[in-house]
Order: sequence, then C-alpha cells, then structure tokens
Amino acid sequence: MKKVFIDGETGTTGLQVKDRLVNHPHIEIISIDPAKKRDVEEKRRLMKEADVTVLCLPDDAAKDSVLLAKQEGCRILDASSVHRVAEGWVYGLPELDVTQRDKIKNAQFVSNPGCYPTGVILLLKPLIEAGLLSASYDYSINAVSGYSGGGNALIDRFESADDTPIFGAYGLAFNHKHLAEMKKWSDLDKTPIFVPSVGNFRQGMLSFLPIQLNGDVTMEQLQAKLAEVYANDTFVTVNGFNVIVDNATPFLTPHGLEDTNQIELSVLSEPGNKSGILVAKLDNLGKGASGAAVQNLNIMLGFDEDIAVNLR
Ligand SMILES: NC(=O)C1=CN([C@@H]2O[C@H](COP(=O)(O)OP(=O)(O)OC[C@H]3O[C@@H](n4cnc5c(N)ncnc54)[C@H](OP(=O)(O)O)[C@@H]3O)[C@@H](O)[C@H]2O)C=CC1
Ligand SMILES: CC(=O)N[C@@H](CCC(=O)OP(=O)(O)O)C(=O)O
Repeated sequence: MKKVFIDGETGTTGLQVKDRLVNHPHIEIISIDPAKKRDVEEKRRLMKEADVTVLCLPDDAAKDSVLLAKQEGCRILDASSVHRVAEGWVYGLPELDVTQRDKIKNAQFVSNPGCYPTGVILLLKPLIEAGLLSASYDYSINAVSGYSGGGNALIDRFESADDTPIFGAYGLAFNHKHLAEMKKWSDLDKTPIFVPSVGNFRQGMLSFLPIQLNGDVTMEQLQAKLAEVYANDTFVTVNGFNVIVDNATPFLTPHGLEDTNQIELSVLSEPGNKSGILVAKLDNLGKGASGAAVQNLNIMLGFDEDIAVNLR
C-alpha cells in the first residue's frame, strides 16, 4: 500500500479526491485531524509519512505547503494554479505528448492542470504541432463551467442565495489565471482571448474554439488528426466529424460526463466549410480536477492510470 495525504481534504477538490481514493485498492489515505488542518508541524509529519501529498488548497496555502515539501524532500501533486508554468514542475497532463507520463512518473513536483486549459490544450496542441493550425492565429475561447469550479464559496452562493444568475460571464478583465497555462502548453505565439462563464449547474464544462481555416486544410482533417492522436488514450474520446453526442441533441450541453475522468473532443462544421468550432466537454471536477489528480497519482506511484479515477 502507498500512503497519500490530501492537504485540503475538506474542500471541493479535496473531497472529490478522497471520495475516489477510498475505493483505491493500493492507496491508503492518511488524514489530518480537522482541528489541526492549518498546523504546519502536523502537516510536515504527514507529508513525511506520505508517498505523495496532494495539495487541494487555495494558491497561497499551496505555496506554504510546497515550502515544507522542499525542506523535507517530499513528493507533491499540486491541484492549485500556482505551479502550472513554473520551473522545476512537471505539467500533469498525461495526454500532452508521448513523453509526459514518464515525466510525471519520475517527478518530485507535479502540477495538476486547470479545468479550462485541459480542454483547450488537448484540442490545440496536436493540431498546431501537425501544422494544421497556426501558432500565431488569434485564438479566442468561450467556455462555460458548473459553479463548483469556484470552490466552496461559489457553491454556497449558488446553493443558498436566491439571487443567483442562470448564466454569467466573468474574467472580463482578460487576465484570467489560466491564460499563461493555455499559451505555454498549447505552444501559442499569443495569449488567446478567453471569455469564461458560469452556469447554474454544479458540474460540467464546455469550451468552444471558433476556427477560420486558410489554405487547403479542412475541418474534417482537424477531426481526423485528433482521432489519430488520441486513439490510444483511455480518457479522451474524439467524436465523429460534425457529430453531437449528447442526451439533449440537437443541443450540445456541458452534461453527460459528471463524476468521470473522461473528456470529449468535437469538431463541428459542415463538410467543405472553411470554418467551424472545436469543442471540449468535461467535468470540471473530474478530468478538470480530482479525476485528473487521481490519474496523476496512479502514474506517480506506478499503478495503472485508470484505477479509481471515476466516481461512477
Ligand atoms: N473547484 C474546481 O473545479 C477546481 C479547483 N482547483 C484548485 O484546487 C484548489 C482548491 O480549490 P477548491 O477545492 O475549489 O476550493 P475550496 O474553497 O472548495 O476548498 C479549499 C479547502 O482548503 C482549506 N484550506 C484553506 N487554507 C488552508 C490551509 N492553510 N491549510 C489547510 N487547509 C486549508 C479550506 O478550508 P476552509 O473551508 O476551512 O477555509 C477548504 O477546505 C484551488 O487551488 C483551486 O484553484 C483546481 C481545478 C478545479
Ligand atoms: C467557475 C470558476 O470560478 N472556475 C475557476 C476555475 C476552476 C479551476 O480550474 O481551478 P483552478 O483554480 O485550479 O485553476 C475560475 O475561473 O477561476
């Protein structure tokens, strides 16, 4: 058995990591006494005992815990957004390319990706790498997330206040914390324009990337390349060209993947069109956070990467 300490076990992401790991046959969770959850020496003791510590903390608290881990030489999987483009950290997106799983397996410090970047990067990176899309294109991304993406504070607001909107755009200063991560790991020349939004539902996410093609490239080729690249990836499904897979068809909704570690990629257009959209659907708390964290833990600890990644 390997031991895992979840620092931030009672938060939205931490609870979902815990709920997955209680079903893990090879991992034992070591928990902090709730009365001591901010006690630095108690954290140090548990970190030293654990094979890996998962940080499910606000950014500033995550920085403090990483200082402890550095002092003690402990392994960390950080779900916060602090280290996703930081030197000395491995980006925890196993499907990024064929070398990424080995990097994750051997790393001391792994940073779990943000929910929005997970979809955007998996769509853009392989298409740019293949020369089908340009790194210098003016990309824009519109996305909608379930309110659990905002952690306990937003959950409380949506579930207890009576003045919550059905839908609201945010991040309108265009400096969202996920931009650096999207640019770096998709290999973009420019920072994209990103308009996130939140809807009055708990879990689920859709990210849309409108594309205008130049030259001979077709939208069908984009779908074919994505299908080829992710053919062997258990958690990535590439839908057929212009096929909407949704219980609510003809509507494309953020729903259907809740509590799973799956992500669905789609290329939607009409045959022969030179424009269309790339779409990623995932559970912001699944492949966007806790499912991905358990997948990364499995890789870091040498287990099959699909053990206990889903809640259903
Ligand atoms: N929600 C999501 O969809 C995603 C979240 N993340 C990231 O995961 C991290 C956690 O987010 P989320 O779960 O949403 O946030 P929550 O606000 O739901 O949970 C944060 C938890 O951390 C606890 N906490 C705060 N400070 C400390 C500390 N110093 N020591 C120990 N525990 C502490 C909080 O306790 P208390 O309530 O008592 O303050 C709370 O239980 C963030 O960095 C976020 O960016 C990543 C991907 C997706
Ligand atoms: C709806 C909502 O507020 N979503 C969060 C992102 C959630 C996520 O991916 O978390 P990280 O904090 O780990 O980056 C936001 O836009 O900041």
